[in-house]
Amino acid sequence: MVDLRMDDFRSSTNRECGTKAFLLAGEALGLFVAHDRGDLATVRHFSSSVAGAELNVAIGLSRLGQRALFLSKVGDDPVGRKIRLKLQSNQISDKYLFKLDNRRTGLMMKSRVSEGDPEVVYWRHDSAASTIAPMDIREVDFDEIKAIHMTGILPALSDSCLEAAYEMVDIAKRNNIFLSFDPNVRISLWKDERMMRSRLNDFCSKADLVIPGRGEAAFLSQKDSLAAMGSFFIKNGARFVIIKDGVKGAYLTDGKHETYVSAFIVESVVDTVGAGDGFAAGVLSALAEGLPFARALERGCAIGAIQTQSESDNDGLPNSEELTNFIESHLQLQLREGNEIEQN
Ligand SMILES: Nc1ncnc2c1ncn2[C@@H]1O[C@H](COP(=O)(O)OP(=O)(O)OP(=O)(O)O)[C@@H](O)[C@H]1O
Ligand SMILES: O=C(O)C(=O)C[C@H](O)[C@H](O)CO
Repeated sequence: MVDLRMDDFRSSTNRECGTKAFLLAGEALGLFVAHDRGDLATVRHFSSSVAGAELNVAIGLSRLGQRALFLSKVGDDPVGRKIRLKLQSNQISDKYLFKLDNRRTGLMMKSRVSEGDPEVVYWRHDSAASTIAPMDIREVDFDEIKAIHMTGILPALSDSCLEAAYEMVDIAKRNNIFLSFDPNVRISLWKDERMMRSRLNDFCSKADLVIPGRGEAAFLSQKDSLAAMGSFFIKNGARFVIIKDGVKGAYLTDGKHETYVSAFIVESVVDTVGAGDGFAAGVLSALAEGLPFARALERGCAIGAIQTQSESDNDGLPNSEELTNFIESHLQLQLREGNEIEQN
């Protein structure tokens, strides 16, 4: 396995970078998860929590000991308060969580399914977070930022959010801040599919690290093998590409080397949503600790697998001890299975 390292992503052993933070900007939503399977229209009971790709990654990073800053806007309503409490209970500063009097916080509902991805429905048009604009990004003290993780959801929310996303990219480039990008394709949030593909590919081309899911990579590149998808993003300008391959694992390339890390085996999958965000938190925290890419992918796969066992989009995200326990117990499970196969 190729032992790639990201030399310029300064490790947390470097005193200055150790105290710096990851920045995540995007929309946090109230989440209602169905208790019962079936059509959302007929479900009577839901549990309420909060969701949002960038929030999920921020929580994942913070639980693993990284400093994370989350920038967003919420309404003056219970869901906005719930999001603020969520940040506080996860040791994430709320200094960039701006409260608006004239907008509501967005909401989403998620169905419960026996297999495959659940149905997700949003109430977020004209939400508080849809008014995020470049001037909000300029509120951030970028001297305290070591890396920015962006997703393709923020640029989809509104014209001002699109501009805010480009503002973050420009600031990252000007200040030599590491930028990772998960395209998080959400067709329902865009006006037009062709425009969505071209915008998302533009963001991918500007990132140091692109982290699409396999289906997303195929859609954006119009290629069908992992190698061809990877080289598409590298040729477009990304430096590293990690393609999340669901139940199988994840693939990495820098255009010269490639490697594949297998997924962990889990007995039951409750809900796949959020696995990709958990994966990103795992990879990014490992890189920030100065670990090689192979270890970073392993950590990403472990957290992705853990996340599939939780109905919430972020409640299952592990702290370091839970992560270590999972990796140890599940590696043993794989070894035991391997041994049994050898003995047969
Ligand atoms: N059923 C599963 N069993 C074990 N590990 C899984 C499973 N599903 C996902 N994972 C792990 O989580 C990682 C991310 O999952 P996936 O490939 O579904 O990402 P994604 O498409 O970005 O997901 P989403 O956008 O729904 O959060 C995978 O690379 C894998 O390591
Ligand atoms: O789908 C979205 O817009 C969200 O941000 C909600 C979920 O938490 C997210 O998709 C998980 O990746």
